[in-house]
Amino acid sequence: MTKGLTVRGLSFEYGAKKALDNVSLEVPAGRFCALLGPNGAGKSTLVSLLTRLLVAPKGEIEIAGQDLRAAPRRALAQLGVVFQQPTLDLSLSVRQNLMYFAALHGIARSEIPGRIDAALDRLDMRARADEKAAALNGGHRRRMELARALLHEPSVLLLDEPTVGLDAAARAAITAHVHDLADRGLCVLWTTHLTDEVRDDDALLVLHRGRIIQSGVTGAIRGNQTLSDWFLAQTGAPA
Ligand SMILES: Nc1ncnc2c1ncn2[C@@H]1O[C@H](COP(=O)(O)OP(=O)(O)OP(=O)(O)O)[C@@H](O)[C@H]1O
Repeated sequence: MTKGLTVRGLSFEYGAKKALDNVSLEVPAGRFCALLGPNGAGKSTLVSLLTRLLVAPKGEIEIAGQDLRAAPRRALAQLGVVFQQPTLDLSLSVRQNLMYFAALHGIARSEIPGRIDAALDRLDMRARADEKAAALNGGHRRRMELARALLHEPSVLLLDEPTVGLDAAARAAITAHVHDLADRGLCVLWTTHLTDEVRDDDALLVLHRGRIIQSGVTGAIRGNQTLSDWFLAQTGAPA
């Protein structure tokens, strides 16, 4: 059974507005896939469908081999998500935020401390475990959300423009962390409109006006152009 993410023939409309049109994609385990699209391309709609905040009338989604429509609990149990907007309780400590989430996922009480320490270690955040989330800077808050998304040991990690609002150093750190997670076997889908977050050996999908218009390995498909120039030529949008 695949540990990756598969989408087939996904379409979605808001009333008369077509937001996604027959989108198909495949991201295997151990791959970092950047979904690059300008504003309004349909990235957030796709994220909402993958997380079941919206349900598509047409198309299939499989998360680690589990069909999201037929077996939503099993499918969502394999998905870790970092949403675009922060979703932390700032009055709780880092550890308390993670404990609450672990309990929501039904992780056994005896396992929770070990899982939290392991997740924080992966993100170099263990030393901050007892600080209030409010005391962390934006980059560390994002790292904490990433640690939280990994607590239930998902096979697939979905991040929706996760660097919005971060400074350059924090953006680079979080981008590097997530690449490292993919190198260790996670399937990663990272949505962005920023070309400098994408590496040449990443898988790349370009979403434009609800359709996947390009896919391949970034370095190969951009050719001799910078990714930014290539993307602009594809979509007419500055990166
Ligand atoms: N609730 C809604 N009702 C009607 N149209 C919507 C709604 N949400 C999104 N749309 C439209 O659907 C299209 C895709 O929007 P979506 O938010 O998925 O794009 P996006 O790539 O996430 O953009 P951004 O980078 O600006 O967040 C856009 O044309 C948008 O205007």
